[in-house]
Amino acid sequence: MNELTLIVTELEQVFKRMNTDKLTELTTTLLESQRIFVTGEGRSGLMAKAFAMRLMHLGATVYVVGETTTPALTEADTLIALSGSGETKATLWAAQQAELLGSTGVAITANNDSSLAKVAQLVLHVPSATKHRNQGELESVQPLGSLFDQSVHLLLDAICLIYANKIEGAQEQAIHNHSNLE
Ligand SMILES: O=C([C@H](O)CO)[C@H](O)[C@H](O)COP(=O)(O)O
Repeated sequence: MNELTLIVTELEQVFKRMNTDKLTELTTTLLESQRIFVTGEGRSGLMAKAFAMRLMHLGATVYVVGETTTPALTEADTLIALSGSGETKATLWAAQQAELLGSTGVAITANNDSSLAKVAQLVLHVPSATKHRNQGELESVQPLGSLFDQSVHLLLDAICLIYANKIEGAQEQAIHNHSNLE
């Protein structure tokens, strides 16, 4: 098997083990939310930013935690926290703040028993390998949390597709909102 086939096979193993109803549930939460905030550290943060950009194209009001123009979180908002381990301090702290503020907290994590999963109202469990290679995690030939990052990226794209299918003229909207300064 070549490397590309290995990666695709690993991704299939993750998706086979997932509860895909959660994707629709999460999309409904996003559509009902006034504003969407995303957070995550390192590679998880990069996946969060990619998701934020796609949602912006689809017309959502979306912010990345920690960016200069990100306003205060309120109870009308949803915070999506991405963390393979579910224990990264900055991500967990933001999720705890969301709980205190009465916002809707969503965790996307490989660890259903993590502190992040416990604090969130909605958990999207991604049963992949993480950088820690904890007991019970799927095996992966890829280093660190690559399998988690890839899985999350595709899952979030599936959510964008469900989201797009629920709004009128999604493609036109996305073209309209796409940067014209590049
Ligand atoms: O950047 C990351 C990677 O493992 C290093 O290559 C992680 O995304 C970052 O460390 C955050 O970890 P998690 O919160 O457990 O996703």
